[in-house]
Amino acid sequence: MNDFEIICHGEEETREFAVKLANKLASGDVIALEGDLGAGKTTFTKGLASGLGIKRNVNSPTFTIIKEYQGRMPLYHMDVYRLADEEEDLGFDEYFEGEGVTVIEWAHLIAEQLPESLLTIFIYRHDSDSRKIVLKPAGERYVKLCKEFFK
Ligand SMILES: Nc1ncnc2c1ncn2[C@@H]1O[C@H](COP(=O)(O)OP(=O)(O)OP(=O)(O)O)[C@@H](O)[C@H]1O
Repeated sequence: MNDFEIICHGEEETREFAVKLANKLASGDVIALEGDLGAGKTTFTKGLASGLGIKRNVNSPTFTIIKEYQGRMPLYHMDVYRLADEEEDLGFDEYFEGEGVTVIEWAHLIAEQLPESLLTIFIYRHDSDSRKIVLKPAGERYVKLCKEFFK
């Protein structure tokens, strides 16, 4: 009931949707990004980065775990898919509580380290060129953001 969804036809629509969402984001926002391999998580993050005024090319941080970009505010792009057990505490709190927007791909893998209030975005393959994007807000800030964004 609290979910919001949209179908994006083609990579460009997904990017444009993310650009528009980025315009609503504020420093301190945390986005958990979920979806299978090739669903479009990186594509979506590229759109967010562009909407945050980041000019650099954004690639998947699979091997580095965290990449930082500077736009109208910092973007911390994390991919925790390959996070080894012994590396599990990388001090994520500092990112979640600091300035900038944090996007975490495969966020459920560090579920116990995530803040209570965050926006989870699921990307599902609808068919070869379209994706269903489901936004699941947790906390007042994100419920309000989604309601305003989808009205
Ligand atoms: N509507 C769409 N939205 C996003 N990507 C799409 C769409 N239609 C087709 N695609 C294609 O799906 C692929 C998505 O790849 P992307 O690297 O963004 O996925 P990912 O979820 O980050 O994968 P991985 O977990 O392997 O890094 C791209 O090749 C893109 O062109």
